[in-house]
Amino acid sequence: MADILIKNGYILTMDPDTGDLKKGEVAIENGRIIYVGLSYNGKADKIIDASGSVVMPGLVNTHNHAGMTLLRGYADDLPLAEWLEDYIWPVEAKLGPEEIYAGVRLACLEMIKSGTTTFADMYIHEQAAARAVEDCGMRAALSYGMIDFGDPERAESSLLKGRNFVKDFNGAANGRISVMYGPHAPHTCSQQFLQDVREQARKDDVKVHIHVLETEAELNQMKEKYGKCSVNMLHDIGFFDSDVLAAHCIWLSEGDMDILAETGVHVSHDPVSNMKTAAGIAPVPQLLEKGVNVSLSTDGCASNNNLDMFGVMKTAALLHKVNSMDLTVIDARKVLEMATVNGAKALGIEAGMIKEGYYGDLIVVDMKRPHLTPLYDVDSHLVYSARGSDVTTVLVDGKVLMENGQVLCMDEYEIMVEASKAAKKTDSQHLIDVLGLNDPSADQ
Ligand SMILES: CSC[C@H]1O[C@@H](n2cnc3c(O)ncnc32)[C@H](O)[C@@H]1O
Ligand SMILES: [Zn+2]
Repeated sequence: MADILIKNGYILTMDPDTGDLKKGEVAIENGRIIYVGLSYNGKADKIIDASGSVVMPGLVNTHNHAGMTLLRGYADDLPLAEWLEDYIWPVEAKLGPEEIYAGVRLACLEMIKSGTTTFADMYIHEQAAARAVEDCGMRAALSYGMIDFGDPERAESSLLKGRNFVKDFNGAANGRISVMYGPHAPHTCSQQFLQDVREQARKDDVKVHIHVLETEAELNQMKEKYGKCSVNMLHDIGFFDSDVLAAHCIWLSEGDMDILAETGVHVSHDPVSNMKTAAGIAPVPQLLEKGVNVSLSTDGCASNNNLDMFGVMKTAALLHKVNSMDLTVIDARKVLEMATVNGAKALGIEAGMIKEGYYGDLIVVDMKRPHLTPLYDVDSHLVYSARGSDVTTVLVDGKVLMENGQVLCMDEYEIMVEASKAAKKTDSQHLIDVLGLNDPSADQ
C-alpha cells in the first residue's frame, strides 16, 4: 500500500530514461517514489488529483542566505561592496538566532509556496536555520558562513563554529538536512584559512559552499594580493574538487572554466541577483559546453528580492539569449534541468527527477490559468510563462507541505508577524503597521 498516489497529471519526470508522461501516476511510500508510470496497480492511503496540472520534481535552489529575508528591500540600489560593508554586515551583527529563525521560517514559507523543495544555504546562526528546516519539512544543505578577514583568531573561532555545526547537524531532520562547510569567499578568507577548511571538509567527508569571482573588484583584489585570480589561487592550494559548490563564477577566463570543468566543481548561477547588483554575467553557455554542472539559485533575499525560482529560470533563459544575441543558446529544457537535476547533483541528493527510488520531493503546477492558456509546450510554459504562485501542491520526503494552495506545515500569518517583529532588530524604520500585521499573541 502506497502512502500517496498522484493521479491524472502530466508527469514531467526530468528522467532521460523514462521521458515525460502525458497522463501518468506517481506513487510514494516511506518518503521515496516507488512507482512512475501510466497506472499504479495498487492502493494508496491518500490520492492527489493532479488533473490539468504538471507534476514535476521540486525545484532546487543551490545558493541562498535564507535569513536575509529579514533584509528584503532594506538597502537596495547601492554598489555591492558598500551594500555589504556599510549596510548588510552592520545589521547582521545585530541579529541573533531567534531573528534568524524567524527569517528562515519566512524564507521556507516563500520557497514552499513557489515550488522549491530543497535549498543550499550559507549564513550566520545557522543552527537556527536547521531548526526552521526541521520544523517546516523542507530539505536543505546548510553551511555555517565563515569569514576570517585574515585574522588568525577569527579563523580559529570561525572554523570551530563550522565544525560544530557539521558535527551537530549532519543528517538531521531524518536525513532532510545535509551539511557543508561555508567559507565566504577567496577575498574575505585568508589562504591559510581556506586550506584549513578544505582539509577539514575532506576529513569529515562534507561538501564545501563558497562564493567565487562574483565581482570585478574581487578579481582585481586577488590579482593584486596573489598575482592570480580566485580560481587559480583556489586550484593551486588544492581546494577544488567535485565536492565544491561555487556560487556566481562571473569573472572567469577560458582557463578558469577549464579548471572548473577538470576538477568537477559545481557552479551555482544567480542571474537575478547578478543583474540587480550589476555584478556581471556568468558565462553559463560556455560552462555548460565544457561540461560543468551548472545549477540555479536566487542568492539571498536582499539581492533578488524574492526566492521565486520560476523568476530565476526565466531570467536565466532571457539573460543568456540577449547576452549572446543567440536565442538558441539555452532552451527551456536546459533551464529546467539546471533548476532540478543539476541542483540535486550539486548537492549530492537523490532528487531532481521523478524516478523510482528517489525522494518524494515533488510539486504540482496548475496549468489552468489565463497566462498558461493555450498549452502547446509544457517546458516553454514552465520557464517563460509560469510563476511561483502557480504551484498548488508541494511534497518533500513524501509529506504534503502544501495542498491546493493551502500551506499545511506552518501558519502563514504567524510567520509573517514573527519575521516582521524580528526585522525590527535592524533598528530601521519599518512598515509593519502599514502591512496591517498584528501579533496574534497580543489578540488574546
Ligand atoms: C558569512 S555568512 C554569508 C555572508 O554572505 C553575505 N552575502 C549575501 N549576499 C552576498 C553576495 O551577493 N556576495 C557576497 N556576500 C554576500 C551575507 O550578508 C553574509 O554575511
Ligand atoms: Zn551569496
